[in-house]
Amino acid sequence: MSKAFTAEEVARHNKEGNLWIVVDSKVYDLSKFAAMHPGGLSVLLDEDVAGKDATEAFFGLHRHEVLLKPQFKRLVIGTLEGSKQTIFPRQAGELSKVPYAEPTWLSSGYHSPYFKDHHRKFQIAFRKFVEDVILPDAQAREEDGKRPSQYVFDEMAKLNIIAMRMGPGPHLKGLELMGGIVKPEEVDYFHEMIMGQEISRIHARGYNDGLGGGTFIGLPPIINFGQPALRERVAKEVFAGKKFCALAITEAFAGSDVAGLRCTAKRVENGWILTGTKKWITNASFADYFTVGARTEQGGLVVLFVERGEGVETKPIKTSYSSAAGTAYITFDNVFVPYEHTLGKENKGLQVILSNFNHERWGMTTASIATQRHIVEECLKWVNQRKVFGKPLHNQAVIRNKLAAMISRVESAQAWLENITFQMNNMNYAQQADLLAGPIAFLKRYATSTAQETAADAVQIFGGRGITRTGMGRLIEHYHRTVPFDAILGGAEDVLGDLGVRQALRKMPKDSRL
Ligand code: HEM
Repeated sequence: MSKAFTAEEVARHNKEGNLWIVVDSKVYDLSKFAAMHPGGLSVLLDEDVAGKDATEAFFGLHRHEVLLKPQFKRLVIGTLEGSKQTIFPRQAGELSKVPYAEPTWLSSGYHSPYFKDHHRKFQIAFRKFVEDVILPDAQAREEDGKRPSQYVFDEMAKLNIIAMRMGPGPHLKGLELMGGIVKPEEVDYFHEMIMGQEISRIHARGYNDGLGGGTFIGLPPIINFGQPALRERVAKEVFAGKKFCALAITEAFAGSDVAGLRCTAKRVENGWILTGTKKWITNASFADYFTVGARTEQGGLVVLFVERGEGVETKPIKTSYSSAAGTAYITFDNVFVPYEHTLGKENKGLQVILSNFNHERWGMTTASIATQRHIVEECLKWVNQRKVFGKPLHNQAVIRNKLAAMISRVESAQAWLENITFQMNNMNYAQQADLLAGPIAFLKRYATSTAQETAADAVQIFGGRGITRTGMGRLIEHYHRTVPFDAILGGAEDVLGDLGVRQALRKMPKDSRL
């Protein structure tokens, strides 16, 4: 591998069956591989490629990751004498040096009032964990549609990451977090924001939801409204990565209209009989526990903790993202639920359901903004390396204009997110519910609508590659296909906008006049 070849020596290997090329100072022997090359043999036999330094041609057509695959690394037989490697991939855990690829608090030379040393240490350790442990499984499962592998949950549980993903709170007391990098009493919503933003770098939207999306929204009502014995048991099992939750509110009959639920809970001796259906329930395919909203005979709502068992059936739903998310249709057929599994009070279920929404929407928004930023990075890299009419793509003013809009959108969304997260850290639960429901609804609506604009712009910038599942534009294709999930789950954009404005109108001072 360390053998150095002169350019003349390389040039002699320029035919079918005897074919060398140079990419970024490394000499590749493609003699055998050429016939299997996905881009065909003829392109490799081109006189500007065969026996030549083909670095520019290579990076115009392939992602760097191609060279890092073991089967292609093996093709390297030495280096080109007098040349040096100039392209170094970002190592797992490292920050990107591409402008705007990181939020300002992670960008060299910039400052932030919000983040402390333990946030920074945590971010470094967490990104490395995501890229070493989660990313490889995410890419594989997003493709084959299987649920996230158990070993990933086991590794997360060892560092108490599953517990940390529920945010700050008494559930963290006494736990060693991320190998001791952060103390339970230090954990705040910025740590949770960091987790949401770092995990979204896996670019596997279905898998991301599979990796505890159901627990993130299904467990809080159990912890906050369940009886002590129930909540302790369930939290322990879930934090250990052994059991999984799903929040079962939405129905085919009622989406954002929670008051329209038709699933019924009938009081019987010692409990309830639950009957009805639920649709689009994340993680339901493999969940052990369901947090279910149902209508009582009095017409109110009740939330019940239901274990998978007799009368509970789940049927996968094929959505436009991966079935790694475990999205399913659920039928409850005369399921007996013990009375002590009631979460909160009878007929006060709406409060339990609504109590979850702000945190859920904020969590989704953190991830959505980070993925949007990653797309900006992809576009900046692409316009820089892609040549059209002999010049880099960024030579076109129309492309620079699209990038300006993309960068402005993601920067404004992140700044707003950090402000809201800071407010959450300084408000108790009741204050958050009172003062942040509107802003969080607006932020989510803004983040997901700008995400869709950025997805559309990115496809235009990448052209055909932006609608192709493999190769240079694979992240763009994935983003463009899955971006509507953020805009629908947790409340559709129009509903959220309406909610925010209504809240503002309720708070209008009676004496306000122009
Ligand atoms: C180390 C050398 C090379 C390796 C290991 C390699 C490998 C690959 C792989 C894995 C793909 C599939 C693309 C993907 O889905 O990512 C591909 C596609 C392709 N390759 Fe290469 N390649 C090499 C060099 C080259 C060179 C020097 C050219 C020169 C022009 C070339 C031209 C192409 C083309 C035209 C495609 C199809 C691209 C597309 O579908 O957009 N390859 N190559």
